[in-house]
Amino acid sequence: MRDSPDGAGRGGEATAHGARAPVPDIHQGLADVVVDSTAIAAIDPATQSLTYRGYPVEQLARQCSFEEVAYLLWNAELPEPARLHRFIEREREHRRTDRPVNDLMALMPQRCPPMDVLRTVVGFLGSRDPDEDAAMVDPGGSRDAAALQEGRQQDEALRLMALMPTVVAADMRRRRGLAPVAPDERLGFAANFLHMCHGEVPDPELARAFEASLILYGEHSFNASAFTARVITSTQSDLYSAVTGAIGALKGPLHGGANEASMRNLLEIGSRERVGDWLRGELDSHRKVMGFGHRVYKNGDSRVPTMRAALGEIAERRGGQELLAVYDELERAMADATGLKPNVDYPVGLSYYLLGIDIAMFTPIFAMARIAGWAAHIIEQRRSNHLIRPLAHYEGLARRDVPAAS
Ligand SMILES: CC(=O)SCCNC(=O)CCNC(=O)[C@H](O)C(C)(C)COP(=O)(O)OP(=O)(O)OC[C@H]1O[C@@H](n2cnc3c(N)ncnc32)[C@H](O)[C@@H]1OP(=O)(O)O
Ligand SMILES: O=C([O-])CC(=O)C(=O)O
Repeated sequence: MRDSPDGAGRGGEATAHGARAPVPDIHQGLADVVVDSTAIAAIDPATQSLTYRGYPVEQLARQCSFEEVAYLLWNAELPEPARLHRFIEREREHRRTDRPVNDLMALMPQRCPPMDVLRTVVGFLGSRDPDEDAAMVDPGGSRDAAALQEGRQQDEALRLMALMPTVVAADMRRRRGLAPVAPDERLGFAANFLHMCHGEVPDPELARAFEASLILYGEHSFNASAFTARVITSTQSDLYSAVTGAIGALKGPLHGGANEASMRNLLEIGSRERVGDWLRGELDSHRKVMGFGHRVYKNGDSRVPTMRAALGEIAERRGGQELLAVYDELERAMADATGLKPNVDYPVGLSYYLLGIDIAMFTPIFAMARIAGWAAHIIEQRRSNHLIRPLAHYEGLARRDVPAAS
Protein backbone atom coordinates (compact mmCIF):
# COMPACT_ATOMS: atom_id res chain seq x y z
CA MET A 1 0.00 0.00 0.00
CA ARG A 2 1.19 3.56 -0.72
CA ASP A 3 1.82 5.91 2.18
CA SER A 4 -0.86 8.56 2.49
CA PRO A 5 0.34 12.12 1.83
CA ASP A 6 1.23 13.68 5.15
CA GLY A 7 -1.61 15.58 6.75
CA ALA A 8 -3.68 15.64 3.56
CA GLY A 9 -5.70 13.43 1.22
CA ARG A 10 -7.14 10.26 2.68
CA GLY A 11 -5.34 10.60 6.04
CA GLY A 12 -6.15 14.31 6.57
CA GLU A 13 -9.78 14.01 5.51
CA ALA A 14 -10.47 11.11 7.84
CA THR A 15 -8.92 12.79 10.88
CA ALA A 16 -10.74 16.05 10.07
CA HIS A 17 -14.04 14.23 10.62
CA GLY A 18 -12.90 12.72 13.87
CA ALA A 19 -12.27 9.22 12.54
CA ARG A 20 -8.78 7.77 12.42
CA ALA A 21 -7.19 7.32 8.99
CA PRO A 22 -6.35 3.74 8.10
CA VAL A 23 -2.68 3.22 8.83
CA PRO A 24 -0.70 2.61 5.63
CA ASP A 25 2.33 0.33 5.49
CA ILE A 26 4.91 2.19 7.51
CA HIS A 27 8.60 1.36 7.22
CA GLN A 28 10.05 2.86 10.37
CA GLY A 29 13.76 3.33 10.04
CA LEU A 30 13.31 2.45 6.33
CA ALA A 31 14.18 -1.13 7.32
CA ASP A 32 14.25 -3.39 4.25
CA VAL A 33 13.13 -0.54 1.96
CA VAL A 34 15.02 -0.22 -1.33
CA VAL A 35 15.07 3.52 -2.02
CA ASP A 36 17.40 3.75 -5.03
CA SER A 37 20.06 1.92 -7.05
CA THR A 38 23.79 2.17 -6.50
CA ALA A 39 26.84 0.91 -8.37
CA ILE A 40 29.30 1.64 -5.56
CA ALA A 41 29.10 -1.25 -3.10
CA ALA A 42 27.12 -4.47 -2.77
CA ILE A 43 26.33 -6.20 0.51
CA ASP A 44 25.13 -9.78 0.51
CA PRO A 45 24.14 -10.68 4.05
CA ALA A 46 23.45 -14.29 3.06
CA THR A 47 27.05 -14.92 2.05
CA GLN A 48 28.51 -12.23 4.33
CA SER A 49 30.07 -10.58 1.34
CA LEU A 50 30.88 -6.93 0.70
CA THR A 51 32.27 -5.69 -2.60
CA TYR A 52 33.39 -2.23 -3.69
CA ARG A 53 32.81 -1.80 -7.43
CA GLY A 54 32.78 -5.59 -7.65
CA TYR A 55 36.00 -6.26 -5.73
CA PRO A 56 35.73 -8.22 -2.44
CA VAL A 57 36.67 -5.93 0.41
CA GLU A 58 38.94 -8.51 2.03
CA GLN A 59 41.05 -8.60 -1.16
CA LEU A 60 41.19 -4.82 -1.29
CA ALA A 61 42.23 -4.73 2.39
CA ARG A 62 45.01 -7.23 1.73
CA GLN A 63 46.32 -5.94 -1.60
CA CYS A 64 45.58 -2.23 -1.94
CA SER A 65 46.37 1.07 -0.30
CA PHE A 66 43.60 3.27 1.08
CA GLU A 67 44.31 5.82 -1.66
CA GLU A 68 43.76 3.18 -4.37
CA VAL A 69 40.46 2.19 -2.77
CA ALA A 70 39.28 5.82 -2.60
CA TYR A 71 40.17 6.20 -6.29
CA LEU A 72 38.26 3.00 -7.05
CA LEU A 73 35.17 4.15 -5.18
CA TRP A 74 35.11 7.46 -7.08
CA ASN A 75 36.06 6.19 -10.53
CA ALA A 76 34.70 2.62 -10.61
CA GLU A 77 38.11 1.20 -11.64
CA LEU A 78 41.39 0.65 -9.83
CA PRO A 79 43.91 3.28 -10.98
CA GLU A 80 46.67 2.64 -13.46
CA PRO A 81 50.11 3.50 -12.01
CA ALA A 82 50.36 6.98 -13.55
CA ARG A 83 46.87 7.95 -12.39
CA LEU A 84 47.53 6.58 -8.92
CA HIS A 85 50.76 8.52 -8.75
CA ARG A 86 48.95 11.77 -9.59
CA PHE A 87 46.14 11.00 -7.13
CA ILE A 88 48.63 10.33 -4.32
CA GLU A 89 50.61 13.42 -5.18
CA ARG A 90 47.50 15.60 -4.96
CA GLU A 91 46.45 14.00 -1.68
CA ARG A 92 49.87 14.73 -0.17
CA GLU A 93 49.82 18.33 -1.47
CA HIS A 94 46.66 19.15 0.46
CA ARG A 95 47.40 17.70 3.89
CA ARG A 96 48.46 20.87 5.68
CA THR A 97 45.97 22.91 7.67
CA ASP A 98 46.46 26.68 7.53
CA ARG A 99 46.30 29.36 10.17
CA PRO A 100 42.50 30.01 10.10
CA VAL A 101 41.78 26.28 10.55
CA ASN A 102 44.32 26.03 13.37
CA ASP A 103 42.83 29.11 15.01
CA LEU A 104 39.33 27.70 14.69
CA MET A 105 40.40 24.42 16.30
CA ALA A 106 42.06 26.27 19.16
CA LEU A 107 38.73 28.03 19.82
CA MET A 108 36.84 24.76 20.25
CA PRO A 109 36.49 23.70 23.91
CA GLN A 110 38.75 20.75 24.85
CA ARG A 111 35.83 18.88 26.38
CA CYS A 112 33.66 19.00 23.24
CA PRO A 113 33.56 15.70 21.35
CA PRO A 114 36.23 15.50 18.61
CA MET A 115 33.45 14.72 16.12
CA ASP A 116 32.14 18.24 16.80
CA VAL A 117 35.57 19.66 16.00
CA LEU A 118 35.73 17.70 12.76
CA ARG A 119 32.19 18.69 11.77
CA THR A 120 32.90 22.36 12.50
CA VAL A 121 36.17 22.35 10.57
CA VAL A 122 34.56 20.66 7.55
CA GLY A 123 31.75 23.24 7.58
CA PHE A 124 34.31 26.04 7.80
CA LEU A 125 36.38 24.59 4.95
CA GLY A 126 33.25 24.63 2.79
CA SER A 127 32.89 28.36 3.27
CA ARG A 128 36.44 28.88 1.94
CA ASP A 129 36.62 26.38 -0.89
CA PRO A 130 36.91 28.12 -4.26
CA ASP A 131 35.11 25.28 -6.05
CA GLU A 132 32.15 25.07 -3.73
CA ASP A 133 29.82 27.45 -5.55
CA ALA A 134 30.80 26.03 -8.90
CA ALA A 135 29.94 22.55 -7.68
CA MET A 136 26.42 23.68 -6.85
CA VAL A 137 25.63 24.83 -10.38
CA ASP A 138 23.12 22.54 -12.05
CA PRO A 139 24.89 21.10 -15.13
CA GLY A 140 21.57 21.39 -16.99
CA GLY A 141 21.94 18.18 -18.93
CA SER A 142 25.18 19.06 -20.79
CA ARG A 143 27.66 16.18 -20.70
CA ASP A 144 30.70 18.46 -20.63
CA ALA A 145 29.31 20.53 -17.80
CA ALA A 146 28.44 17.39 -15.84
CA ALA A 147 31.95 15.96 -16.35
CA LEU A 148 33.48 19.26 -15.30
CA GLN A 149 31.30 19.36 -12.22
CA GLU A 150 32.19 15.80 -11.31
CA GLY A 151 35.90 16.57 -11.68
CA ARG A 152 35.47 19.52 -9.32
CA GLN A 153 33.62 17.40 -6.82
CA GLN A 154 36.41 14.85 -6.86
CA ASP A 155 38.93 17.63 -6.28
CA GLU A 156 36.91 18.90 -3.34
CA ALA A 157 36.59 15.41 -1.93
CA LEU A 158 40.31 14.77 -2.29
CA ARG A 159 41.18 18.01 -0.52
CA LEU A 160 38.85 17.04 2.31
CA MET A 161 40.22 13.50 2.46
CA ALA A 162 43.76 14.92 2.68
CA LEU A 163 42.95 17.41 5.44
CA MET A 164 40.74 15.35 7.75
CA PRO A 165 43.56 13.17 9.19
CA THR A 166 45.62 16.28 9.97
CA VAL A 167 42.67 17.77 11.86
CA VAL A 168 41.96 14.54 13.77
CA ALA A 169 45.59 13.92 14.76
CA ALA A 170 46.15 17.56 15.78
CA ASP A 171 42.97 17.47 17.86
CA MET A 172 44.12 14.34 19.66
CA ARG A 173 47.49 15.91 20.48
CA ARG A 174 45.84 19.19 21.53
CA ARG A 175 43.77 17.27 24.08
CA ARG A 176 46.97 15.71 25.39
CA GLY A 177 48.59 19.15 25.66
CA LEU A 178 50.99 18.41 22.79
CA ALA A 179 51.89 20.45 19.71
CA PRO A 180 50.71 19.09 16.35
CA VAL A 181 53.05 17.04 14.17
CA ALA A 182 53.23 18.23 10.55
CA PRO A 183 52.20 15.77 7.83
CA ASP A 184 55.03 13.85 6.20
CA GLU A 185 54.70 13.80 2.42
CA ARG A 186 56.91 10.73 2.14
CA LEU A 187 54.32 8.61 3.96
CA GLY A 188 51.10 7.11 2.67
CA PHE A 189 47.68 8.14 4.01
CA ALA A 190 47.56 5.54 6.83
CA ALA A 191 51.19 5.70 7.98
CA ASN A 192 51.16 9.50 7.86
CA PHE A 193 48.13 9.59 10.17
CA LEU A 194 49.84 7.40 12.79
CA HIS A 195 52.96 9.53 12.43
CA MET A 196 50.95 12.71 13.05
CA CYS A 197 49.38 11.08 16.14
CA HIS A 198 52.56 9.81 17.77
CA GLY A 199 55.38 11.83 16.25
CA GLU A 200 57.21 8.78 14.94
CA VAL A 201 57.14 6.75 11.75
CA PRO A 202 55.01 3.67 12.55
CA ASP A 203 56.06 0.04 12.30
CA PRO A 204 55.05 -0.88 8.70
CA GLU A 205 53.11 -3.95 9.87
CA LEU A 206 51.06 -1.86 12.29
CA ALA A 207 50.49 0.79 9.63
CA ARG A 208 49.25 -1.95 7.27
CA ALA A 209 46.85 -3.33 9.89
CA PHE A 210 45.56 0.20 10.49
CA GLU A 211 45.21 0.77 6.74
CA ALA A 212 43.07 -2.38 6.51
CA SER A 213 40.66 -0.79 9.01
CA LEU A 214 40.42 2.35 6.87
CA ILE A 215 39.66 0.27 3.78
CA LEU A 216 37.00 -1.73 5.63
CA TYR A 217 35.50 1.51 6.94
CA GLY A 218 35.65 3.17 3.51
CA GLU A 219 32.16 2.41 2.24
CA HIS A 220 29.00 0.50 3.16
CA SER A 221 26.17 1.25 0.74
CA PHE A 222 23.08 3.10 2.07
CA ASN A 223 24.11 3.30 5.73
CA ALA A 224 22.69 6.16 7.83
CA SER A 225 25.53 8.63 7.21
CA ALA A 226 25.79 7.97 3.45
CA PHE A 227 22.01 8.30 3.20
CA THR A 228 22.20 11.60 5.08
CA ALA A 229 24.80 12.80 2.56
CA ARG A 230 22.51 11.74 -0.27
CA VAL A 231 19.48 13.50 1.21
CA ILE A 232 21.45 16.73 1.50
CA THR A 233 22.89 16.33 -2.01
CA SER A 234 19.41 15.66 -3.39
CA THR A 235 18.44 19.26 -2.64
CA GLN A 236 21.36 20.36 -4.90
CA SER A 237 23.31 21.44 -1.86
CA ASP A 238 27.12 21.28 -1.85
CA LEU A 239 29.58 18.52 -0.91
CA TYR A 240 30.73 20.19 2.32
CA SER A 241 27.16 20.48 3.59
CA ALA A 242 26.57 16.82 2.74
CA VAL A 243 29.76 15.71 4.52
CA THR A 244 29.02 17.91 7.54
CA GLY A 245 25.61 16.25 7.86
CA ALA A 246 27.12 12.80 7.35
CA ILE A 247 29.62 13.41 10.17
CA GLY A 248 26.69 14.26 12.44
CA ALA A 249 24.94 11.01 11.50
CA LEU A 250 28.08 8.93 12.00
CA LYS A 251 28.69 10.33 15.47
CA GLY A 252 25.80 8.47 17.12
CA PRO A 253 26.50 5.22 19.01
CA LEU A 254 24.06 3.24 16.88
CA HIS A 255 26.36 3.98 13.90
CA GLY A 256 30.06 5.00 13.98
CA GLY A 257 30.08 5.98 17.64
CA ALA A 258 29.88 2.28 18.54
CA ASN A 259 33.65 1.84 18.09
CA GLU A 260 34.29 4.15 21.05
CA ALA A 261 31.47 2.73 23.17
CA SER A 262 32.60 -0.86 22.60
CA MET A 263 36.14 -0.04 23.75
CA ARG A 264 34.83 1.66 26.88
CA ASN A 265 32.87 -1.51 27.62
CA LEU A 266 35.97 -3.71 27.35
CA LEU A 267 37.82 -1.43 29.79
CA GLU A 268 34.87 -1.37 32.17
CA ILE A 269 34.71 -5.17 32.17
CA GLY A 270 38.46 -5.33 32.77
CA SER A 271 38.97 -9.09 32.97
CA ARG A 272 37.73 -12.21 31.26
CA GLU A 273 36.14 -13.49 34.50
CA ARG A 274 33.88 -10.45 34.79
CA VAL A 275 32.33 -10.78 31.32
CA GLY A 276 29.38 -12.98 32.36
CA ASP A 277 28.18 -10.77 35.25
CA TRP A 278 28.71 -7.58 33.27
CA LEU A 279 26.76 -8.84 30.29
CA ARG A 280 23.87 -10.09 32.44
CA GLY A 281 23.68 -6.63 34.01
CA GLU A 282 23.54 -4.93 30.61
CA LEU A 283 20.95 -7.25 29.13
CA ASP A 284 18.80 -7.25 32.29
CA SER A 285 18.78 -3.44 32.12
CA HIS A 286 17.81 -3.61 28.41
CA ARG A 287 20.96 -1.78 27.38
CA LYS A 288 22.34 -2.45 23.95
CA VAL A 289 25.87 -3.79 23.83
CA MET A 290 27.67 -1.53 21.40
CA GLY A 291 29.65 -3.19 18.63
CA PHE A 292 27.10 -6.01 18.26
CA GLY A 293 24.19 -6.44 15.87
CA HIS A 294 23.60 -4.89 12.48
CA ARG A 295 20.63 -3.70 10.47
CA VAL A 296 21.64 -5.62 7.35
CA TYR A 297 23.86 -8.49 8.49
CA LYS A 298 21.99 -10.87 10.72
CA ASN A 299 24.56 -13.63 10.47
CA GLY A 300 27.81 -11.73 10.90
CA ASP A 301 29.42 -8.62 9.41
CA SER A 302 31.52 -9.41 6.32
CA ARG A 303 34.32 -7.11 7.51
CA VAL A 304 34.81 -8.69 10.92
CA PRO A 305 37.02 -11.68 9.95
CA THR A 306 39.53 -9.39 8.16
CA MET A 307 39.51 -6.88 11.01
CA ARG A 308 39.79 -9.60 13.66
CA ALA A 309 42.94 -10.88 11.90
CA ALA A 310 44.36 -7.33 11.84
CA LEU A 311 43.51 -6.98 15.55
CA GLY A 312 45.40 -10.21 16.27
CA GLU A 313 48.50 -8.83 14.54
CA ILE A 314 48.25 -5.55 16.40
CA ALA A 315 47.78 -7.32 19.76
CA GLU A 316 50.78 -9.53 19.08
CA ARG A 317 53.04 -6.54 18.45
CA ARG A 318 51.56 -4.25 21.07
CA GLY A 319 50.89 -6.73 23.87
CA GLY A 320 47.12 -6.64 24.25
CA GLN A 321 46.50 -10.28 25.11
CA GLU A 322 44.48 -9.65 28.29
CA LEU A 323 42.08 -7.27 26.60
CA LEU A 324 41.89 -9.62 23.66
CA ALA A 325 40.77 -12.38 26.03
CA VAL A 326 37.98 -10.10 27.32
CA TYR A 327 37.09 -9.30 23.69
CA ASP A 328 36.81 -12.99 22.71
CA GLU A 329 34.87 -13.91 25.83
CA LEU A 330 32.35 -11.10 25.34
CA GLU A 331 31.84 -12.17 21.74
CA ARG A 332 31.22 -15.76 22.89
CA ALA A 333 28.90 -14.71 25.74
CA MET A 334 26.90 -12.38 23.46
CA ALA A 335 26.38 -15.15 20.93
CA ASP A 336 25.21 -17.51 23.73
CA ALA A 337 22.91 -14.96 25.34
CA THR A 338 21.46 -13.17 22.30
CA GLY A 339 22.69 -14.82 19.11
CA LEU A 340 24.08 -11.43 18.06
CA LYS A 341 27.43 -11.20 16.30
CA PRO A 342 29.95 -8.36 16.36
CA ASN A 343 29.93 -5.66 13.73
CA VAL A 344 33.09 -4.01 12.35
CA ASP A 345 33.17 -1.42 15.15
CA TYR A 346 33.97 -4.13 17.70
CA PRO A 347 37.40 -5.28 16.42
CA VAL A 348 38.25 -1.76 15.23
CA GLY A 349 37.73 -0.28 18.72
CA LEU A 350 40.27 -2.53 20.42
CA SER A 351 42.67 -2.25 17.47
CA TYR A 352 42.79 1.54 17.73
CA TYR A 353 43.19 1.38 21.49
CA LEU A 354 46.17 -0.95 21.18
CA LEU A 355 47.63 1.39 18.56
CA GLY A 356 47.76 4.04 21.29
CA ILE A 357 44.96 6.20 19.90
CA ASP A 358 42.69 8.00 22.38
CA ILE A 359 39.18 6.52 22.46
CA ALA A 360 37.48 9.84 21.67
CA MET A 361 39.26 9.88 18.31
CA PHE A 362 37.95 6.51 17.06
CA THR A 363 34.81 7.84 15.39
CA PRO A 364 36.63 10.78 13.76
CA ILE A 365 39.01 8.19 12.25
CA PHE A 366 35.99 6.32 10.92
CA ALA A 367 34.88 9.62 9.32
CA MET A 368 38.26 10.28 7.70
CA ALA A 369 37.99 6.85 6.05
CA ARG A 370 34.27 7.06 5.22
CA ILE A 371 34.80 10.34 3.34
CA ALA A 372 35.77 8.01 0.47
CA GLY A 373 32.33 6.38 0.47
CA TRP A 374 30.41 9.58 1.21
CA ALA A 375 32.02 11.35 -1.75
CA ALA A 376 31.19 8.41 -4.04
CA HIS A 377 27.54 8.62 -2.92
CA ILE A 378 27.40 12.39 -3.36
CA ILE A 379 28.74 12.06 -6.92
CA GLU A 380 26.37 9.18 -7.71
CA GLN A 381 23.36 11.03 -6.26
CA ARG A 382 24.15 14.09 -8.37
CA ARG A 383 24.37 12.00 -11.53
CA SER A 384 20.71 11.00 -11.43
CA ASN A 385 19.19 13.18 -8.81
CA HIS A 386 15.68 13.01 -7.41
CA LEU A 387 14.81 15.10 -4.40
CA ILE A 388 14.56 12.66 -1.47
CA ARG A 389 11.33 13.39 0.29
CA PRO A 390 9.30 10.50 1.76
CA LEU A 391 5.81 10.65 3.26
CA ALA A 392 4.56 10.28 6.81
CA HIS A 393 1.31 8.98 8.23
CA TYR A 394 -0.21 11.78 10.30
CA GLU A 395 -1.40 10.66 13.73
CA GLY A 396 -1.71 14.00 15.51
CA LEU A 397 -4.80 15.99 16.46
CA ALA A 398 -7.66 16.35 13.99
CA ARG A 399 -8.06 19.63 12.15
CA ARG A 400 -9.40 22.40 14.42
CA ASP A 401 -9.82 26.15 14.36
CA VAL A 402 -7.72 28.66 16.22
CA PRO A 403 -9.96 30.20 18.92
CA ALA A 404 -11.18 33.69 18.08
CA ALA A 405 -9.28 36.46 19.85
CA SER A 406 -11.14 37.46 23.03
C1 LIG B 1 29.53 0.68 11.42
C2 LIG B 1 28.21 0.57 11.96
O1 LIG B 1 27.50 1.52 12.01
S1 LIG B 1 27.70 -0.96 12.48
C3 LIG B 1 26.50 -0.64 13.74
C4 LIG B 1 27.13 -0.06 14.97
N1 LIG B 1 26.13 0.09 16.05
C5 LIG B 1 26.16 -0.66 17.16
O2 LIG B 1 27.03 -1.50 17.37
C6 LIG B 1 25.10 -0.35 18.18
C7 LIG B 1 24.51 -1.61 18.81
N2 LIG B 1 23.65 -2.29 17.89
C8 LIG B 1 22.37 -1.85 17.65
O3 LIG B 1 21.88 -0.90 18.28
C9 LIG B 1 21.56 -2.56 16.60
O4 LIG B 1 22.02 -3.87 16.41
C10 LIG B 1 21.56 -1.76 15.26
C11 LIG B 1 20.96 -0.37 15.49
C12 LIG B 1 22.97 -1.63 14.73
C13 LIG B 1 20.74 -2.50 14.23
O5 LIG B 1 19.59 -2.83 14.80
P1 LIG B 1 18.18 -3.09 14.06
O6 LIG B 1 18.30 -3.96 12.92
O7 LIG B 1 17.50 -1.81 13.89
O8 LIG B 1 17.52 -3.93 15.18
P2 LIG B 1 16.95 -3.39 16.54
O9 LIG B 1 17.74 -2.30 17.14
O10 LIG B 1 15.49 -3.15 16.30
O11 LIG B 1 17.14 -4.70 17.41
C14 LIG B 1 16.36 -5.88 17.28
C15 LIG B 1 16.38 -6.60 18.63
O12 LIG B 1 17.70 -6.99 18.93
C16 LIG B 1 18.16 -6.33 20.08
N3 LIG B 1 19.51 -5.85 19.85
C17 LIG B 1 20.03 -5.42 18.67
N4 LIG B 1 21.30 -5.06 18.83
C18 LIG B 1 21.59 -5.28 20.13
C19 LIG B 1 22.75 -5.10 20.89
N5 LIG B 1 23.85 -4.61 20.36
N6 LIG B 1 22.72 -5.42 22.21
C20 LIG B 1 21.61 -5.93 22.76
N7 LIG B 1 20.47 -6.12 22.08
C21 LIG B 1 20.46 -5.79 20.79
C22 LIG B 1 17.24 -5.14 20.28
O13 LIG B 1 17.17 -4.72 21.63
C23 LIG B 1 15.94 -5.69 19.77
O14 LIG B 1 15.38 -6.50 20.76
P3 LIG B 1 13.78 -6.55 20.98
O15 LIG B 1 13.23 -7.06 19.67
O16 LIG B 1 13.62 -7.48 22.12
O17 LIG B 1 13.38 -5.14 21.24
O1 LIG C 1 25.59 -0.26 7.02
C1 LIG C 1 25.25 0.18 8.12
O2 LIG C 1 24.05 0.32 8.48
C2 LIG C 1 26.26 0.57 9.13
C3 LIG C 1 27.61 0.09 8.78
O3 LIG C 1 27.97 -1.05 9.00
C4 LIG C 1 28.50 1.02 8.11
O4 LIG C 1 28.09 2.13 7.77
O5 LIG C 1 29.69 0.67 7.91
